[in-house]
Amino acid sequence: MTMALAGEDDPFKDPSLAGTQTPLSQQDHGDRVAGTTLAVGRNASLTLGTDSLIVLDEGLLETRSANCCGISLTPGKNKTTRSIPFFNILWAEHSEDGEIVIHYAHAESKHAVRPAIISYELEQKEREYTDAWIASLLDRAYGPSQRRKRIKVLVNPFGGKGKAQKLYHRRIAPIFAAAQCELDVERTQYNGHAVEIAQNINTEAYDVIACCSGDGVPHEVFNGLGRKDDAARALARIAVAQLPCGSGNALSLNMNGTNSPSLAALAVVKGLRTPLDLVSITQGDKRTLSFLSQSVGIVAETDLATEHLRWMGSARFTWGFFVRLVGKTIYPADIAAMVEVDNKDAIRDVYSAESSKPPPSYDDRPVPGTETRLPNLKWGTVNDPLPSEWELVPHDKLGNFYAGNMAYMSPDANFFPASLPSDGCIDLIRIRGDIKRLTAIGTLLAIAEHKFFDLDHVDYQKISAYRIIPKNQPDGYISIDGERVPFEPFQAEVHRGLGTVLSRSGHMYEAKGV
Ligand SMILES: Nc1ncnc2c1ncn2[C@@H]1O[C@H](COP(=O)(O)OP(=O)(O)OP(=O)(O)O)[C@@H](O)[C@H]1O
Repeated sequence: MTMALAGEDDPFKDPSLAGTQTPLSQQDHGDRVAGTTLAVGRNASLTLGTDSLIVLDEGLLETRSANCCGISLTPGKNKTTRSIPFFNILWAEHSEDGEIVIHYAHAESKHAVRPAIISYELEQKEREYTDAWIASLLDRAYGPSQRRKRIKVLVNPFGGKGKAQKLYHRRIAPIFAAAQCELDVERTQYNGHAVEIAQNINTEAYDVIACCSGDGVPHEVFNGLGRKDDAARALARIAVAQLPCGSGNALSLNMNGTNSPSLAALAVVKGLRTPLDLVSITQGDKRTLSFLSQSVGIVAETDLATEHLRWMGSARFTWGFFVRLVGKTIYPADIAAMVEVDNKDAIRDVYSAESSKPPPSYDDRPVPGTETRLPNLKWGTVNDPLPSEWELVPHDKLGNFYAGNMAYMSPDANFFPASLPSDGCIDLIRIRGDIKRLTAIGTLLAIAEHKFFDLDHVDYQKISAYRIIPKNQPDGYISIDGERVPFEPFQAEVHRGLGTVLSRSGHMYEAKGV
């Protein structure tokens, strides 16, 4: 019943197809004719719509089956059609015994998907068109995203209060398998294990390292890749992804736009390679890489010194922040920075210029050679004299020093709405510690209401390097990507697009911008 469905009154007619019914196979696959619609069986068809696969099946009405050909329909609903967004299509194949089998991620709820299958027996005359039609479906389903990614999966068995293993097997692995990804799964055995795994990985053998963990394991993976003899190549070739299974899941929130393991798995399957700025931190004689944030003062202390409040769940951070804000705690330091964009209007312009670009269709960075280690430090280390271009400015009443490379720091905290994955900058927030209590409380509320960026007392700049020297405090907290480091001066330098992640857009974070 080829094309018999596109009648005037047909609810299933896709207006976007009007007048554009050029057989896809003629456009894309030589001279074999297969339209956007594939007839499957006597009373069913599959059509490539604007952004979804449209399934029309008269049989659905008759049977009202809860699981007819893999399609779940609510009994009693008079529907013979349904659409499956191309984004949810995981795979499609033409089996040897003449069936078309389509694997997709079925939305169980707003927060979870699970793999499901539609399969139909093909009529003899449709068989020859099917391969071209499947190729068109997969083109739409994947766009420029790589298919059948080769994924090294790292599972932190202690991540997310010990749930990561179960989440991987129940929610993540089935999606990867249905999408025909090549998987190599390993459990991390001890703290620092992911550094070693990444350091020893064969750069050419994997496309992705996906961490079923919080943000600690991705931090280790970036650092392990950074230690390789071909560090720059490995960081450019292997994308680091997170399947959110920890207590802090910022990487997934920013790149996948979700805290849900199964939705994140789908986002990774469909993710576009995206260059990510990485930040070299030098402290003492150590050089490490940071992908997420550095904080000195209130945020570091709230994050690291409130372990005893874990029972509070996510309220712990808000409470810890509130107590210090109201207490007008100050964290004095001297700071020198290479400022790239120094005011909020100009920052908005930078952000809009990037967000208005079309999504890139490929990763256009040159791939570094096999002997390319980490880039040299343009500004030296924290142990070198302060670069002559920099000026050390005393911040005697500093309350919050927070440098962010991504937007979301936690699900309800889009602290750095203007941040961009590869603008060569880290966004820096500074707030005085002696602001009025009422203003302080307003600041906290403003984060949730997306008004934080605009507050006058929130100093927000884009910088490419800095040095911070805490002073007048015997001890305190410094956090790099959520991990505590010694309370000593450190220096940071951004390397534009040194790392790689997978994102939905290819160039932006999944957070509301400015
Ligand atoms: N088998 C293991 N035993 C002990 N520590 C481990 C193991 N595997 C990984 N780790 C460590 O666990 C730390 C936390 O990892 P994760 O990335 O899951 O972040 P998190 O969100 O901070 O964790 P959590 O959910 O446990 O609070 C990392 O520093 C990592 O080195």
